[in-house]
Amino acid sequence: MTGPVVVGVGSNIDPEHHVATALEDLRAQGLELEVSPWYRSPAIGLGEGAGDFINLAALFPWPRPLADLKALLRRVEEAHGRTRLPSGRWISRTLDLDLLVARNLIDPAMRLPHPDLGRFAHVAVPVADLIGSHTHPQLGCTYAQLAARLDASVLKRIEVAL
Ligand SMILES: Nc1ncnc2c1ncn2[C@@H]1O[C@H](COP(=O)(O)OP(=O)(O)OP(=O)(O)O)[C@@H](O)[C@H]1O
Ligand SMILES: Nc1nc2c(c(=O)[nH]1)N=C(CO)CN2
Repeated sequence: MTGPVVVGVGSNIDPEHHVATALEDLRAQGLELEVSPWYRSPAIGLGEGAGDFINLAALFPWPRPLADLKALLRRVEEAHGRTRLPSGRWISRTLDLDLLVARNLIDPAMRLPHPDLGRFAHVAVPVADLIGSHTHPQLGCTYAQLAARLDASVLKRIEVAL
């Protein structure tokens, strides 16, 4: 599949470091990233004591199969020491890289467009910053309209000196 993709980036363990270096890692692969603003928000669903997340989204052209991109994202997560529990239980993470949108593709098995776009402002808002005027291929609304339905009051935009 050729075309633009959007990847969500999140971290709640040393998040400034992991998010900044994850973007460097992706750029080092030759990817020309357009990056949304960065947002800080309390961790959802990880219990008391979990650190705040930083979330953002990155848009870039991907000319190869999506399976190759998924594998690349997984490798970068692992290089950042991302751990997963065998139970699949949600835990704090050094780095989460999620493929959220791939052009107009609808593929439920690949979770495209990603269902979290309709659930969480920390996912939908940075995507809307990048492709807000594009139409969600399943829902028929724009990504900006989708983000506007969610409570974004918990998101604090943070200034980054790059
Ligand atoms: N705290 C949470 N509350 C609600 N849903 C959650 C929470 N944490 C994770 N999920 C859901 O579970 C999915 C997978 O969780 P997680 O990100 O921990 O796994 P993963 O190994 O990174 O999987 P993938 O990379 O395929 O998304 C998330 O995309 C989200 O839809
Ligand atoms: N604020 C915020 N909370 C979360 C996030 C995230 O990216 N941001 N990711 C999770 C697991 O995917 C669980 N909770």
